[in-house]
Amino acid sequence: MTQSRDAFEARLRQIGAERYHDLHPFHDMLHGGGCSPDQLRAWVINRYYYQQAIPMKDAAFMSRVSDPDLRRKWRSRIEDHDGTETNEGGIRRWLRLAEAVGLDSDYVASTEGVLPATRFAVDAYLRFVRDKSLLEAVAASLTELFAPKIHANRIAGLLQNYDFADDYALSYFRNRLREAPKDVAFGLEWVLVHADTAEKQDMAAAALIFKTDVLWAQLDALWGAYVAPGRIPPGAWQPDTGLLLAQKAS
Ligand SMILES: O=C(O)c1cc(C(=O)O)c2c(n1)C(=O)C(=O)c1cc(C(=O)O)[nH]c1-2
Repeated sequence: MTQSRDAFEARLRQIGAERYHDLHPFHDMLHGGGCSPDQLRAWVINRYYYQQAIPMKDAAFMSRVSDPDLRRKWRSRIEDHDGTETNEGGIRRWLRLAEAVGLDSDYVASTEGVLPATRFAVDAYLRFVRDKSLLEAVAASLTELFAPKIHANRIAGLLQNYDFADDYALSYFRNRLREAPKDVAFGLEWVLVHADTAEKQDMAAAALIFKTDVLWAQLDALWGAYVAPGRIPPGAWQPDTGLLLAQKAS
């Protein structure tokens, strides 16, 4: 049976409450000050792979949209990450964070050393958006409903617990707090309107679950390689590599 708008929205929010990656133990460790400098670096390197894929994902989405109004609404997402004449954009801000934790930003941008499972998970998100229905693609982006809370916790936790953290290094997250609400308000409304049968509601919910898995799998990979048991896969980043020159000398 088709759920009412409110019941369907509550179902989507429940998926976040049960499965969003804010529940992953890596985030407790990161925000609580428990990460070593190398664990911070591993997170920044791997998470960059997600960041750089987001605008490609959004471009893949837009390439399939025939409605100019929907494309106009969507395209600011690409600008938020890639930047404009007046806004340096999220990818550059992420590289600022990389330098603040002692990494060479060219190394991070090369995406060498990204964990295989991170690559597989992120690439799967790109393929999902390329191949599935527009409804599933928009629904998958709705994990961002749950992101402002984790970004606010991250800003507070990093500022409190790590010497490297300051407003400059963390500007990525502050900007997302400003940018994400307009995206999710639009995306949520679009999904609530377009998921107008029980079957489409099920497809949208499954897409959101898929996306929570994409995020969770990345943190599991990070944990296995750099926390416990600490088994770094062949070819993945090794501590003491990819560092800023100043960092190497000190
Ligand atoms: O730090 C986070 O936990 C987090 C999560 C997510 C997310 O839920 O997918 C995004 C972001 N950050 C983010 O910064 C971002 O730009 C973003 C775009 C998207 C998307 O699927 O279109 N998710 C996310």
